[in-house]
Amino acid sequence: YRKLPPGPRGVPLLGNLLQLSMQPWQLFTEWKDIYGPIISLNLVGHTVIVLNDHKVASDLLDQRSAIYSGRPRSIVGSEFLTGGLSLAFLSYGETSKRMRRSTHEALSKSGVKDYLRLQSMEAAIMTKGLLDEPAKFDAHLLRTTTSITTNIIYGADTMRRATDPAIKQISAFMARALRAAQPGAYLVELFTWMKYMPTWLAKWKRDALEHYNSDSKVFESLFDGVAEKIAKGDEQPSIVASLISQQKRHGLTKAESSWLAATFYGAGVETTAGVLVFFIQAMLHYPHVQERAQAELDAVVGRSRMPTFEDMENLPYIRAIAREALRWKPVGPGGMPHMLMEDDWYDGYFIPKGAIVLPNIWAMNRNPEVYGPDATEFRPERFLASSRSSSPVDGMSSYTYRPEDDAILAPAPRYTKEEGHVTYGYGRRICPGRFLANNSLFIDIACMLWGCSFTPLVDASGQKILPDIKNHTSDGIILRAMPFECDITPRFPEVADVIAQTEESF
Ligand code: HEM
Repeated sequence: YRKLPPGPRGVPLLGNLLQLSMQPWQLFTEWKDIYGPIISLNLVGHTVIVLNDHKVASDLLDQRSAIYSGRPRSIVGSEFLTGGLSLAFLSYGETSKRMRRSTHEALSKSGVKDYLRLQSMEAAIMTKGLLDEPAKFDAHLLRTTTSITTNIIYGADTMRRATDPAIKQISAFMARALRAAQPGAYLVELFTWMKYMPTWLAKWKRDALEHYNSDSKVFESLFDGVAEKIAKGDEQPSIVASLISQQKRHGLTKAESSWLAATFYGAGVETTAGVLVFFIQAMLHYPHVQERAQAELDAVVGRSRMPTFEDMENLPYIRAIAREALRWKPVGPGGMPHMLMEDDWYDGYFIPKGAIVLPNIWAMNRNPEVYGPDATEFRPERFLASSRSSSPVDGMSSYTYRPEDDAILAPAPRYTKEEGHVTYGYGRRICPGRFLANNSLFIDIACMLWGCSFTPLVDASGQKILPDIKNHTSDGIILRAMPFECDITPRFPEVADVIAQTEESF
């Protein structure tokens, strides 16, 4: 008897489709209390399995990764818009394997060391930008992650300005692809015969194919730019340079390599910037965290220079803040969908081949059984091995840095790999950019806290105006903070001079 995991009743034909909202992970988290750690849904005849628990998600998506690493078919997103060339949307197979192999080399833990200097430089420029134009902090965060990602992918100087038309093109590509990835965005995903409609009748198909052609041109010309530099012998370290040097070994075609590079860009920019926005929200709501971090920075780095990657080992609290920001507000709370490639059984339940499997990152990252009763609070101390489990209370200025307390990070909770959260996903589809992202988050957070005080604005009656951290916006995949304002001021008088010296040293 093939018993599917439990789940809510749906209606005939559409199943549970009408119950889903733009932020389905909230609903899935409520359903966890009713139906348990593994839930099945029916979306117009397709089985969707939601994993609400660390152990179940790890048992299936990590341990049985060989069969759980497909991606659901996405006709518009994968087949038309990206011509079957975007790794993030490709199902598990020969092309995705070749792409992952070269990705792994270009973005490995040791490979990303090539980019530390660039990341430090961008962090200094960003800190200056925040202090110069605090009202536009979100634009500065996005400019920084855009600039760093393009420079790392295509080599420094490729795109100097965030207004470069190629950047707009890649961002628009990613927005379209994300929109297309939302369940229900296009009818053709449910009624697949529509794929064969002639283009004169199906505007969606005509548009998607046109976008694919014009995007391909841009991505290939960026790629050619790097190839030309290599031919002239004046290339800088970049991911594309590394893809080109491995091209023969990995057997990627030019079209595949250039789309892979553009996918890195699309996957890396808004995610990293989004985490930094949530980090600033946390600093406004949890001023004692800011205070403790700044005490650590003063003790380890001092005020006469900016933090560097060499300080990383001695700044465990900063590293804990980066982890906590990723855990607290996972930018992809509903997880990227995996697809099961063979029939499977788990815990007495049957999971059919072709099922879409969604890890509910939101529920897992906030599970009180794993993170304690304060799982919804921003508390970086949860990642420290120190005996002092909490920072001074809001408003107290009595925190004194004690290196012996702050020395090391605690081992990550079980089933969270080495990260301490599951925000980077699972198994053979785990985010290959996580080492690069972790480095960016570390140096950006360290430099921001070193140079800036983040404080809430106050209203006419002297009340703090705190950002809304209960609600979010989302396009169905990426979680975004509600817009908010804040004050960003230099933490001490020498900040501007030290930043200027740092910039000069690059
Ligand atoms: C804080 C920043 C980031 C977060 C939270 C994040 C998160 C994720 C997640 C959840 C996935 C899907 C994993 C799964 O299917 O289980 C993913 C995939 C991916 N990420 Fe990231 N990512 C970040 C930054 C980056 C960066 C900087 C890059 C590249 C430079 C990158 C490149 C990719 C690629 C290429 C994929 C697709 C992998 C595949 O489908 O096999 N990401 N990311």
